[in-house]
Amino acid sequence: MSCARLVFKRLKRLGVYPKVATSNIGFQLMLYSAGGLFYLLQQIQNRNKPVAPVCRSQAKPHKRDTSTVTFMDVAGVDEAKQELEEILEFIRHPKRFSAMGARVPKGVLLYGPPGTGKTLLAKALAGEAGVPFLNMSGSEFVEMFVGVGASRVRDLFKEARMKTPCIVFIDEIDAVGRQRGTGIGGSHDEREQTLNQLLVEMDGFNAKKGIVVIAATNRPDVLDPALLRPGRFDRQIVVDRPDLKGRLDILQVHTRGKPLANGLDLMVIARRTPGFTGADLGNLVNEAALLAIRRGTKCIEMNDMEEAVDRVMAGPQRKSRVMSNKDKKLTAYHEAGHALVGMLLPHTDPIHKVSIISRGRAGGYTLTLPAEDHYYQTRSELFSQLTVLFGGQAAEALAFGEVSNGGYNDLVQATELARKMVCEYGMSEVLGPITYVRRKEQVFLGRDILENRDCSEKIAGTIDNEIHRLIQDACAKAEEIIGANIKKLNLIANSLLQRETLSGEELKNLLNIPANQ
Ligand SMILES: Nc1ncnc2c1ncn2[C@@H]1O[C@H](COP(=O)(O)OP(=O)(O)OP(=O)(O)O)[C@@H](O)[C@H]1O
Ligand SMILES: [Zn+2]
Repeated sequence: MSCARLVFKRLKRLGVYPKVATSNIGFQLMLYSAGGLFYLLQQIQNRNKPVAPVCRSQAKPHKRDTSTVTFMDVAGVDEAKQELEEILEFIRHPKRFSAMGARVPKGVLLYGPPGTGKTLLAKALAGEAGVPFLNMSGSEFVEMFVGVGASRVRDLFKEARMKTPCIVFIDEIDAVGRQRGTGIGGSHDEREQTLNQLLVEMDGFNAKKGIVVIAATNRPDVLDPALLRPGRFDRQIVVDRPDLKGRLDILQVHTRGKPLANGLDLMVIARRTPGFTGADLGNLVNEAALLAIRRGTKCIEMNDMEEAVDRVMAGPQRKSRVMSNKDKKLTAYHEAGHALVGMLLPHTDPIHKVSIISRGRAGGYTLTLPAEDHYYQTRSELFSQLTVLFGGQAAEALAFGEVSNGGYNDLVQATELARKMVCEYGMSEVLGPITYVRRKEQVFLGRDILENRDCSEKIAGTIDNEIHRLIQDACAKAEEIIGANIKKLNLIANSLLQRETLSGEELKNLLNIPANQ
């Protein structure tokens, strides 16, 4: 048997689709990295990529299928499932509803972060009901030429009317459904015409005939209020990141039918993955299966899962990346700085791992993991998080007398966090409990931040001062901790140079901190 076929057979046995996980740093957990230079290079590369010529076809077929997905394939979003079950009931027994004179929603809006299973839920509804699933993305409606989007909407609903009962799914509805009059997302007239056509279609059909329109978005805040009026998308369902039990359920769904080693405890993995979405967890299981294949074993072991968690969080290890001794030393001190500040400061999440092996875009990384899921963070916790972000540069400054550009990513994260604390969470004593949120549509256009707050110039100046002050305080705190603990910093950095990666436990042993602290 050829090598490729052998690998394929193994892939099939482990239920794997060969796809590399992309790193996702949008988790609740923090990833402190020395990856600034890498990041910059990648940005520049992306910018220089040639833009594909725009080609446009008048008639675009709708993607349609009869879904084989069922509610069994969706986990961790129980409330959303319950809400959709009522709609399923309606599709199955419309007469029961009309006998009661009950009005059933024509449109359902699913909203929540990317990858939480919105598309999957819509497909599962169609699968359960055994009705056709007509699927189109809002971005496909938005065209440069006036009238094209509107005619696509017409075609979609025409097809739906011919196929009743059916489910029409419009993904990324914000692409077409942004508030009118903002002139964002495609040409102004075109998008408004498309949106108007959608409103006309929604008003035009009779829900009793059995067309249910489901739309999904990550940005419900930008939608035109007309879309949310009764008789349109009047049922709104949040599809959020799963909690601990939800993550366990999703892991069970994705490991179904895959060979798992005896000692593999999915609960441990669920505990280690707060902030992961369903898509991240699916990715994680797939990565673990790929790692098992690479090791040549017959089943997925705990180690594969553990490594897969790190991969999904921070990208694959790049052991082959050659680092000069100077860079290695710099990375070791930088990461040791994050780790040390994280260990010694109160109100921080426990350090899970610190490493100078580059992963994804990061030169090295320090991972923290909350002991349990938390949804709210206090000012002290956020300030500690800010301080840990400056631990890297503070250590560089102390060890080498100056900082490098390796802390770029930390600074981006820190600036954004400080801005949120001041402008969104009301955590500045000078400004008080008030929000100065940027107007989203202008941020979308990438204009300068200062122009975009709904506030006077004087307040804008105070906002800047407050952000600056927070950052300086956090920076000073990080420097103070590092300065007072030089021996410990050297100890961690040297240990990293020797062993490359240290677990939270090993760090505690190194610093003689009891395990339960
Ligand atoms: N709740 C979940 N249960 C099981 N698998 C999930 C769940 N959420 C996501 N997944 C996995 O992730 C994949 C992608 O999810 P899906 O496309 O439904 O997310 P989405 O919320 O629609 O994201 P986007 O907003 O980016 O379109 C699914 O095909 C599935 O494999
Ligand atoms: Zn860093």
